[in-house]
Amino acid sequence: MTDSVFIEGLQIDTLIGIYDWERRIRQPLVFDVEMEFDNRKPAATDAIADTLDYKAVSKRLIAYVSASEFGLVETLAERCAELILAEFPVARLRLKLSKPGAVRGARAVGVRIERSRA
Ligand SMILES: Nc1nc2c(c(=O)[nH]1)N=C([C@H](O)[C@@H](O)CO)CN2
Repeated sequence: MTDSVFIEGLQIDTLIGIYDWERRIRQPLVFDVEMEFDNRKPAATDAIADTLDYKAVSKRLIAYVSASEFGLVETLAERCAELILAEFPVARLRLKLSKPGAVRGARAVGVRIERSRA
């Protein structure tokens, strides 16, 4: 990956988890996303229309994740990666999904994935 646009520490509350008690509550998840994007054009034009708009991507993730009800963080991470690749001009991305407080003694647990358009 060369140039990129990133979103770091995006916290979203949702229904996630495999245990019965987890199906009755909402828990915070934290997303770190790095998306490959050539930033030379927006740098030359200074126009938001030429960027990969990190606010637009964040809003889309918030809408999708808050309405989701998956069991595994793996499933949610995969769906989020698919969504970004399908809806934004991104050919390759890295996504880290953290579930803070899920394991006693650990600050966070979760998954990291790297995906590109087929
Ligand atoms: N690899 C994974 N391991 C576990 C997950 C998961 O989504 N992926 N989920 C759980 C439970 O939901 C846990 O977060 C509750 O504390 C356990 N292991």
